[in-house]
Amino acid sequence: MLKIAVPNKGTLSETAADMLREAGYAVRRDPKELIVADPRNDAEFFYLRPRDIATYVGSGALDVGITGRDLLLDSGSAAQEVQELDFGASTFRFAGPIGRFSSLADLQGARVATSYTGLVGEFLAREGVEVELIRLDGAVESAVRLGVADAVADVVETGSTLRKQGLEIFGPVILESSAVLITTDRTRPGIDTLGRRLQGVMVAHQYVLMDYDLPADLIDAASAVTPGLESPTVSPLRDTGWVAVRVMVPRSDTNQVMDALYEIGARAILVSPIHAARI
Ligand SMILES: Nc1ncnc2c1ncn2[C@@H]1O[C@H](COP(=O)(O)OP(=O)(O)OP(=O)(O)O)[C@@H](O)[C@H]1O
Ligand SMILES: O=P(O)(O)OC[C@H]1O[C@H](OP(=O)(O)OP(=O)(O)O)[C@H](O)[C@@H]1O
Ligand SMILES: [Mg+2]
Repeated sequence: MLKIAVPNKGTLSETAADMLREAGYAVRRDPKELIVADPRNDAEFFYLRPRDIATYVGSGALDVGITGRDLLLDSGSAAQEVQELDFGASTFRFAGPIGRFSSLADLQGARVATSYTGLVGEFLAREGVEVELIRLDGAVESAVRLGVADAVADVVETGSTLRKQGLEIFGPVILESSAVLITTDRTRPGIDTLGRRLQGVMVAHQYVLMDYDLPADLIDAASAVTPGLESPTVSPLRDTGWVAVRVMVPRSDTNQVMDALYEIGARAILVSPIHAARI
């Protein structure tokens, strides 16, 4: 039985549950449910605070979990990344009042507010900069205005929270984060399957299936535009001067690829979604 930790709240929770549902696992219907049994998949899901997930997985109490890379590193847990998941992307940065700091060295001796003291403390120790870390639970951008800190270190997605508080980022990127699958033992039965299923969900989101008809002598030009993951499937048509091509195309390129194929001479270009994939 694989015991899996899933974020119960916060930015990562909804997408994590959606991915698991699409990957064929049981998910909770009631947000108050904390444990969901999934006997069909020989799995059990534990809904936990994202910040605590690395601790549970690192201790060996749970086999595998979904959390943020920044939360994993902040926790100091023994758990490690199995694979990156394509959501929850953010950057971890320093920020201060506009014009006040320009480089990391300017932070020497300053008070820095953050919810991620483990992550930030380790980064600064590596860089040889000494600061006073002020640990806050959230809304750390307010700490400067309220005089509790001189600078902050926090998750930045769009940057709009910082800007509204009159802050600007400075210094190096502390971390590029995203949601990740973590474990202490990748050999545990079921982890490979979970990883492959989640990978399949990501592929189904990132790609579409494209079918088109093409004069047979244009296949090299068309293959250069749609190389596919391995190689396009080319099938004969009744009219021997033409072939049918089926290929996976990155979803974000769909219209540019259709335009380019049409220019080359492809016709009947059809696009379909991928519901599930095992690559
Ligand atoms: N805009 C964002 N704000 C906060 N966290 C984000 C954002 N985008 C991605 N994340 C990631 O989500 C994780 C933080 O989730 P967590 O649930 O702890 O905080 P939260 O979403 O801010 O919720 P809370 O209301 O409890 O503060 C981190 O891995 C972080 O990098
Ligand atoms: O760059 P942005 O797009 O503005 O997003 C980043 C902000 O969003 C999160 O705050 P959240 O709303 O989760 O509040 P919190 O600080 O209390 O966690 C995060 O802590 C940053 O403050
Ligand atoms: Mg938050």
